Amino acid sequence: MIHTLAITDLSLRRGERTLFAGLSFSLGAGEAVALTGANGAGKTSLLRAVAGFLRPEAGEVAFRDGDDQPIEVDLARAHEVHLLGHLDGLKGQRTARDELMFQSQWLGRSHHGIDHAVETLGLKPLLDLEVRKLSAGQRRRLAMARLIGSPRALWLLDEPLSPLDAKWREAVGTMMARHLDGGGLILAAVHDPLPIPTRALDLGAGR
Ligand SMILES: Nc1ncnc2c1ncn2[C@@H]1O[C@H](COP(=O)(O)OP(=O)(O)OP(=O)(O)O)[C@@H](O)[C@H]1O
Repeated sequence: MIHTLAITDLSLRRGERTLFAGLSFSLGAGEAVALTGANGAGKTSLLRAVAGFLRPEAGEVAFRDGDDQPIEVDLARAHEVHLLGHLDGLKGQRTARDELMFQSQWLGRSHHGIDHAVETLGLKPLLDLEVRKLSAGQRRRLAMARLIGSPRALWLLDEPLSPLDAKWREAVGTMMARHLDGGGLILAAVHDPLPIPTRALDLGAGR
């Protein structure tokens, strides 16, 4: 299981622009880092680079286990990392129930895991609705089902709370705290503080 995420001397470039260079930090089991910075500073890009969807211009993303041994990067990304983007990645024509079934097949999730996610995220009244008919907050809760239904150590979250109301912000805060208590790691791009203890990492001004 991933115990440490270590970023060393990372530089990311989009088009003609270097978003940041020489970025180093590490995140350990039970810790959350709140990634802040202006619009365009590179928060989403950093999450995508950690997940392996964006190739850095320089530097390294590495994962280590509890014995401080390296975990093969592709294996770690395939089995131990969840990236939850702000676009959610849900299919509009599916019902919420079909979306959960699809997630479960794709991620190898148990029925117990689905039931737990449905309960925790209050999805029961939404199950027969098509995803395109869900509100932004309801969609986000559905997208989050994979986090608890299919446990993975590292959660990469892009503005996870932004569409949620106060009740669900609190519930998701509790979900995050439980994940950290169980030795999980969270790297979250945010504009507002998270309702859990975090270390801050600021990417600065953007443009
Ligand atoms: N596919 C792309 N091709 C070229 N440039 C891109 C692409 N995606 C993003 N960018 C640029 O990279 C920069 C960083 O974008 P990114 O989405 O990482 O910022 P962010 O910090 O997450 O911003 P926000 O707070 O607005 O979500 C922006 O200037 C953006 O225009």
